[in-house]
Amino acid sequence: MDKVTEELKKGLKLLKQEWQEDLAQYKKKFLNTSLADKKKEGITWHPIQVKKTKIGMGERLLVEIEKLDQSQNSSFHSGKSVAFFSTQDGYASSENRVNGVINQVKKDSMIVTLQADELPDWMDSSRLGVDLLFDEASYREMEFALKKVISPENQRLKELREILIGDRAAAFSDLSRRASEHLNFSQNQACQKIANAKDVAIIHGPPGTGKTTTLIRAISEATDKGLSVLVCAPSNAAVDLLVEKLTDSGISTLRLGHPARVEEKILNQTLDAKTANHESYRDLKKLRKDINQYLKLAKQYKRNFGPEERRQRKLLFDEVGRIREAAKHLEEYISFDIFQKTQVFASTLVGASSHHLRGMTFDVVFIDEAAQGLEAATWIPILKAKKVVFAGDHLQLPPTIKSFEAAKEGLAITLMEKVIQRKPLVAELLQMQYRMKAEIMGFSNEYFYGGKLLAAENTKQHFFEDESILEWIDTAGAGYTDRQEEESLSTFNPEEALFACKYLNELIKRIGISKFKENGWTIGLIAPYSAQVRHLRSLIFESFDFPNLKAFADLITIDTVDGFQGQERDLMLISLTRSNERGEIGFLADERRMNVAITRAKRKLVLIGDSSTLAVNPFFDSLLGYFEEKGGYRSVWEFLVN
Ligand SMILES: Nc1ncnc2c1ncn2[C@@H]1O[C@H](COP(=O)(O)OP(=O)(O)OP(=O)(O)O)[C@@H](O)[C@H]1O
Repeated sequence: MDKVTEELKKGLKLLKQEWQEDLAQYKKKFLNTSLADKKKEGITWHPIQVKKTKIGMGERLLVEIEKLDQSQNSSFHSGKSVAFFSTQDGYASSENRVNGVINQVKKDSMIVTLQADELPDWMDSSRLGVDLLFDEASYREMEFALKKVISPENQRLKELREILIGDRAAAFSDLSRRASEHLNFSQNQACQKIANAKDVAIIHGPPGTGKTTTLIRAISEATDKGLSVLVCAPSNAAVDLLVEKLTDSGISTLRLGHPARVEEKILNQTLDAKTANHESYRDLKKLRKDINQYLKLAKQYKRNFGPEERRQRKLLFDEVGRIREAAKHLEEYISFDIFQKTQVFASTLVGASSHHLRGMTFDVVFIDEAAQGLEAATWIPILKAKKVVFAGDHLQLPPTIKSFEAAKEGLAITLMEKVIQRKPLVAELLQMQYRMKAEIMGFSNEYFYGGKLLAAENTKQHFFEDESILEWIDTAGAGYTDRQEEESLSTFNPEEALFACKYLNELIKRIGISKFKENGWTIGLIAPYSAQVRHLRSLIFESFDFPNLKAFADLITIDTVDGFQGQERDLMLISLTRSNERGEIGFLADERRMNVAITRAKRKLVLIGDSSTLAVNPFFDSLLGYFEEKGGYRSVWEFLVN
């Protein structure tokens, strides 16, 4: 077996391991679990009641349901698949289940697109509930794609797999392109590389370097040349962001995917919406109406059944069949027409397996946030590619993996990371950074990016008057101790959380509450652990101890590092949480996660953490050294004494 096939087969094995682990974790939560426990886990809402139903885009049935027990937890998110059930006597069988996809979740209600034409009768029952489902289909598509790459049937795929992960060199032409005045030097270099690449190119975009701006420009240059383009990203949110920017740039984009998974703002770019706006849609609607009318007539013959009625009924059914055929052709024509007018197709990585794209190939497939997609998922759009362009940063968060073993064996290494390491010349690093004041960027620049980044001119204005840019407030010796939340096993540190809130409260007062409001300056509070996030949220939003902060609720975001990827805030505080005598720092040791955390701030970055626990780790030791060198080191004792 050749080396590439061997590597791909190992990838397939790891994917199956991950699939099993994911399913096992799901089953552990679900099967043999009482309704009460499922409610506690937040994977079932019960009881619920149907508040409203309506017909949405693409004539799909939407139901809005309400949670009656409002104290319940919730792990429901938009885009997830769910199943409704009833616990009422006589309805509790498995036949009485209907699936759907969540459009929107609010605190006590959600809107679901139902996979049914009408609301089943049993959904009127009083003891209705809704379960979260396991997403098996994505794994199947990933498995299918990997198998295709292992035994490629088409010549181009055979070549691409050897170029991307094998020994074959990537080819480039040497035509020169006119530089865009809207792009900086390295952004133009990246677009030049993409234009010249015959097989693959990579935009390596560190935080705040205009990766999206460059990508949109490269896509627009490709469509100007008349090339067919598919744009993908691992998550629905990332695809939606791109579609929004492409549409703003005047590029006609078709967003493929279930409308329930698409943001409200870009629903107009979906096939359903474009079909509904098509000039022939009225005819299609008329045909559908006729079908319903004939069906209704045919059903009237149910009771009295003589030969004449039978003949009449058959005629009606024949007519329905004929109209259905006509409607199908018209629908196909509408889709064909929409596809003809589309310059760019957009979907998630897994969504690229959509039947709408069956048999299609694309001159260029662009994959954004490629450093966050599992390798198997990334191959799905590449099956349709003549050339592939990755954009992302493999030095920020990798994809989330459930199986510890599979991650250790290499499942977390993305295809983009493999290519950038094996074929460094296909990548172009964006070097000009527009977000952070130079001091904030400094550590990450040296540690992760070989000192190649530059802070753009605009960042010179990124500061708060009379405030230092960097602060590490060392909690060593203060007796703060991290502990584990019993239910979630996540870590929190209540004393540190309390200190962080007090400190932030004072800081905002010092800079000037009115200035924050006037300038719309934003504030972020990061904690690496969800338990610490919950703790901080409850201190700020639910207690009355910090009225200044509470009054700022719409300017303050409190979240984990993962929740902040891709975002920025003017002022950023990080509660590092870990403080123990064992020097245990858990997943804080993941440097790429920390890279994301320390590169979100524009004007000021404050770290709150225990040096005696953290600096045992070489990364934190260097980071602390950097803060000291910049005059940003302070001890918590300075604040406790006052
Ligand atoms: N050539 C440029 N000249 C001036 N400003 C630019 C340039 N390129 C990007 N920017 C600005 O930098 C900011 C970040 O740009 P963009 O959203 O494209 O970055 P990104 O790299 O995708 O961000 P992220 O860190 O989220 O990945 C935006 O405010 C954008 O206007």
